[in-house]
Amino acid sequence: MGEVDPAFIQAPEHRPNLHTIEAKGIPLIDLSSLSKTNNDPSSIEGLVREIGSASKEWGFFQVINHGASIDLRQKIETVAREFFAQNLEEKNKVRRDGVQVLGYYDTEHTKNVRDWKEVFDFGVEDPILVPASCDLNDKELTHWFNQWPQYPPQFKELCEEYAQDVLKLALKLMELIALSLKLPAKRFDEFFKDQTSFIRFNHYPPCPSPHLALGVGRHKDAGVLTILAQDDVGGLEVKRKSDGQWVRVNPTPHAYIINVGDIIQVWSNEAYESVEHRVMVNSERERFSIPFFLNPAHYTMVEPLEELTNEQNPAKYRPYNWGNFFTTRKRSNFVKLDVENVQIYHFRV
Ligand SMILES: O=C(O)CCC(=O)C(=O)O
Ligand SMILES: [Fe+2]
Repeated sequence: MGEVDPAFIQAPEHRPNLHTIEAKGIPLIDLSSLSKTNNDPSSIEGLVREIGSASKEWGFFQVINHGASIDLRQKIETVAREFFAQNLEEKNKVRRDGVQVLGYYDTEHTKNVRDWKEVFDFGVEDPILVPASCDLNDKELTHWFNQWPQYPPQFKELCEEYAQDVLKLALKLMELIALSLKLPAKRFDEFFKDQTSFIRFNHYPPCPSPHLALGVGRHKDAGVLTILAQDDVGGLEVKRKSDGQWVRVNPTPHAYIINVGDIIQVWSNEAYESVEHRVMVNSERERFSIPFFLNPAHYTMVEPLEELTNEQNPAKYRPYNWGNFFTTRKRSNFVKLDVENVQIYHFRV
């Protein structure tokens, strides 16, 4: 990527402010009590309260002493760098297209503006099972297979090991979120049996015009929960719920950044909200990040949980099919849309 092509340029109101304030307020939650207590519910009460208020007030928090392997994370960051450092011809050998949806890609758009980044996606399950078309009446299913590069060696094995390690953390966090909503700890487990979760390696090269373009334009994550590893460069910004200001999430060594996705917003009937975020780039340093997107099975009908609704608090959303929502979103990466992409508020009562 050289000079900034017009496709990357954000509308003036969405351009980044290069002097954004740092978000001191984003809660930093220490999960070490989880490993000490053998999950005795009474001893994790404080933690559950912290997770609940962070999800409610911010929709974003960071976790430390999370139990996921630091060593594995360093290894995965190294192979991601090595993969992206190859020439385009090599990377294109695992390029994704309308049929092979997973793999390498460098022309992603968010809200129809091109993102200043390149990505590599792989499924936690291989293959991922999804509807074959965006037509709700079409019951045919299709498989999305992972595409693995030859180089660097061990890439596939490390990716698979990392996926299982972070999946454990994701499910643990879902237990804490369930408890914070006064639900049984395992309430959400059933949704992940045939999960459509995937992991993305993001590479944001230095950008000659960081005041005009974004690494990822403002968006909300459509799935359940995102577990993000960012390097030490920084650039992630979150729209603070209390005042709508963009604030920076500064890197904390070895921490994971967690954010509530649209599906938790719906399941919790808006007790928790999915928050808008975006990524700034800079002219000097490249940046790498690795989000794990926890997603349910394609056949999941997403709707407010029965236990969390009643006559005083009726369901705020009509049920929608996750597989259909997900494939419609993925398809829009290939077809530049003139209309707005599918959003959860389309199902708002
Ligand atoms: O790179 C980041 O810090 C966040 C990326 C992100 O929001 C996404 O890929 O959905
Ligand atoms: Fe995101």
